[in-house]
Amino acid sequence: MMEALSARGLWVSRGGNGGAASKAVLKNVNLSVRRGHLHMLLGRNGSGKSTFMETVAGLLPYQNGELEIEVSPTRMVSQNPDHSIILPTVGAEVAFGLWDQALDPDDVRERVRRALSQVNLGGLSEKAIGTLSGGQKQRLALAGALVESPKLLLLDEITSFLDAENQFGVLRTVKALIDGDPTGDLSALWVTHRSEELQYASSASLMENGEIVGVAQSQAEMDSLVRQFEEICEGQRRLMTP
Ligand SMILES: Nc1ncnc2c1ncn2[C@@H]1O[C@H](COP(=O)(O)OP(=O)(O)OP(=O)(O)O)[C@@H](O)[C@H]1O
Repeated sequence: MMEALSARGLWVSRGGNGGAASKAVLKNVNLSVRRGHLHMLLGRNGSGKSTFMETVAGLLPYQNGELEIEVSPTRMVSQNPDHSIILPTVGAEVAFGLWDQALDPDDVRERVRRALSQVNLGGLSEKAIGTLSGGQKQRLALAGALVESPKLLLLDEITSFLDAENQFGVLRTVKALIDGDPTGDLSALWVTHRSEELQYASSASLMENGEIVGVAQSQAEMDSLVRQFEEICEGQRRLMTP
């Protein structure tokens, strides 16, 4: 199987506990992430990107269609690292992901060291989390996922709260992780509303109003997907302007 993740004809409703007030938020979504790809899911706020991510992560049920995740483990990193970080120091936070694996302490230390160096936080194991910058915290959250040797990373707008320098720093780190993975099997689904990030994507999908309205299978097709997105945003701005 070439795919890490494949959704076909996926329908997801939210709200109203499935009753009369629930509404279809994802409508017939087809989306595949190939192994070894950094696949970006681009869309405006409210288009349904997070709903798709939560469904893939198994946090939301789907009502129709098929969802196959062909690799494991899968690890998710969310927008705000402050929501997931719980321990006082960098090293302890990363090691937390391994607590249930009955590893010996040297092994844990080595894995934590490796995960931190993969995100350019090497040597900061003893640092207090309160002293980290926003960009460092998001890298730490990424290390917390990487320490578990995931095959699929689910990254939900992880650059939202970062300035441009850190935004591209984190993005380049993820790209380098995928390109440098010795098995060639590490993949990521990267959710974003920032079209400038697509220059780093291997492939991308455009979501609008809960539907996939465009796909780019390579960088060569990325410009026209970005233009399509900009036209959607422009159309929306015209609608909102009296
Ligand atoms: N808990 C919920 N209950 C009911 N409806 C919801 C819930 N969460 C989201 N929705 C609705 O689902 C739709 C898609 O939201 P979703 O958060 O998936 O979009 P998004 O593209 O990720 O947007 P954002 O970038 O703002 O997070 C929106 O219309 C939203 O109002």
